[in-house]
Amino acid sequence: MSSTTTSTEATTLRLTSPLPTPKDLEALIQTLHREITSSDFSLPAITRLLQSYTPSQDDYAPYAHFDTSKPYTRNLVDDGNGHFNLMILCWTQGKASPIHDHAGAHCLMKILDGELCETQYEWPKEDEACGNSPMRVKKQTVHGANQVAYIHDQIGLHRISNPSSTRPAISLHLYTPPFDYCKTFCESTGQARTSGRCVFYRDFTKKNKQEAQQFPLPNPRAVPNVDVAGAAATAACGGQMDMSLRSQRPMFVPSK
Ligand SMILES: N[C@@H](CS(=O)O)C(=O)O
Ligand SMILES: [Fe+2]
Repeated sequence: MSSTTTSTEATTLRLTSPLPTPKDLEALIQTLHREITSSDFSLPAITRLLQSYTPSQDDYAPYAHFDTSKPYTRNLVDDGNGHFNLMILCWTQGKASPIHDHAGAHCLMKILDGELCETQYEWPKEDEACGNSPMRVKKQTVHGANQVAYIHDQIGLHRISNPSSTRPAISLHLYTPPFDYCKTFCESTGQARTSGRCVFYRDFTKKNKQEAQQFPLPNPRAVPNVDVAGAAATAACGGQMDMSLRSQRPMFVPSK
């Protein structure tokens, strides 16, 4: 009998074999590196992998950098060698992201702490592109600790909000392929615009220790790679865009 495994068999094996339960965030990252090396990866297996990860505060605290002046703070945990971005997002009480797409990427979100409400919307129809029809809600789900949610542009658009007025929330996001820009939408008119460059803070203590030692920083846990002041630019149609500025100058310019 031939021992050759065809690529179809290999894919099937990957679809059916559960990945080992990660003992910590580092183990999760290692498995993601092994499993996501192209667009040909097993979404069910990766979803189960994220579900099986039991977060501990020790694991994610180094990345849980909050800028409470913003609706939410994006922190890069790992850049997946260019194949994915793993991020920890910290959600200010009562705040929300704008309605947005995901630039064709798969997006998995696991709640690490608190709860997050996801409102999914339908894409505006082509004849609504001029932007005069309110956006249609498809569904609304409150995700509790440890739950994993998935969205892709083929499913629709979404907005995430922290429904609590007192408690921050923290989530782990996996995007593959990584993306720098997405579209945001005005809820009342459906009008779309391109976001500024999606930015994030980087954790220098874990990933770039030497660099952090060379450049001591006021906050040893995380530093923004830009001045994010411009990130609070208020979107033209309500909500604030918090995905902006990876370059040295503000790039988020509301369309009107
Ligand atoms: N996709 C958003 C977070 S969320 O609102 O889903 C981001 O990457 O900033
Ligand atoms: Fe999103």
